[in-house]
Amino acid sequence: MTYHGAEGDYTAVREVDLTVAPGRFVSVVGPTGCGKSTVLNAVAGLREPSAGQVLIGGEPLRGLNRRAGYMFQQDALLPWKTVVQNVAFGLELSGVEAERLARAHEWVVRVGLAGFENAYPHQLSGGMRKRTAVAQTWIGDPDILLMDEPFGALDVQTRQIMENELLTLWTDSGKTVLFVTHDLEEAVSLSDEVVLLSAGPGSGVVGRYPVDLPRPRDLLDIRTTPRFTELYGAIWADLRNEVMRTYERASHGTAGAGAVQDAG
Ligand SMILES: Nc1ncnc2c1ncn2[C@@H]1O[C@H](COP(=O)(O)OP(=O)(O)OP(=O)(O)O)[C@@H](O)[C@H]1O
Repeated sequence: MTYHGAEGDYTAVREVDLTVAPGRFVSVVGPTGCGKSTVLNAVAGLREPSAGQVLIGGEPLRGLNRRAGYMFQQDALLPWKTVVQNVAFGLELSGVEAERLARAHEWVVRVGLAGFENAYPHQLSGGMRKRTAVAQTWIGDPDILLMDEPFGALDVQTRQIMENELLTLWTDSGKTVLFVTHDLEEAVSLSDEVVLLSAGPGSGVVGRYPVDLPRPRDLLDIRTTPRFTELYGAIWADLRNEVMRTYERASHGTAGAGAVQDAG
């Protein structure tokens, strides 16, 4: 994926050969700026790859990925709409208004916001806004969930609660999740597999790590288990190398042709 800018072209990711089986929860980690969001945007159809292609269910993706729901770090709640109206907005704008609101109401209850249906986003805590955003994404029943640091802005406790609730929703849903995070702990605790991208530019997949922690998982406890520590340590050893390479390139200003060659 190459970006064209005033100061020249920049190839963010080059060798991303990644297949995700339906129903899997896969996290993508890597050093800052390596291209995690770029990959997610390509799968969402928000950006077309400069080379190669995205296949969804074996079919080449053209335009927006209609089978996917997208959740960003910054939620996209409309400030002038109430909780229930924001959730209903997650449904295609077709359909009878009363039916859309009834379904939205069910989702508001399901994400633990009963009683706040008529509140506006500015009246909600960060966690409550996130619950609204989760309902807004899930109400459309997408097969694929693309999540880009969805809980990054939350405090640690709220984040763990939201992660637990995400897993509860996802369990038995059959939905495929592609989850981008800076946080390796979050990646290991949630996922079936962690995918590591190399330092950019021209980054690619340098490691795939199956996570064999039993499910259902209680995320409030899982981080203290020996197997978690073992998996985390193994992935961190490789991630650390990529983080160091990113720092070295930044400090020596060598993020150029040599770096692309390395990634090849
Ligand atoms: N629209 C754009 N135009 C030019 N360069 C871009 C554009 N979007 C991203 N980039 C560059 O591409 C690289 C990858 O960006 P991307 O946001 O995908 O990385 P990331 O791994 O998600 O970053 P972070 O971990 O910091 O969130 C970065 O060097 C970024 O500066």
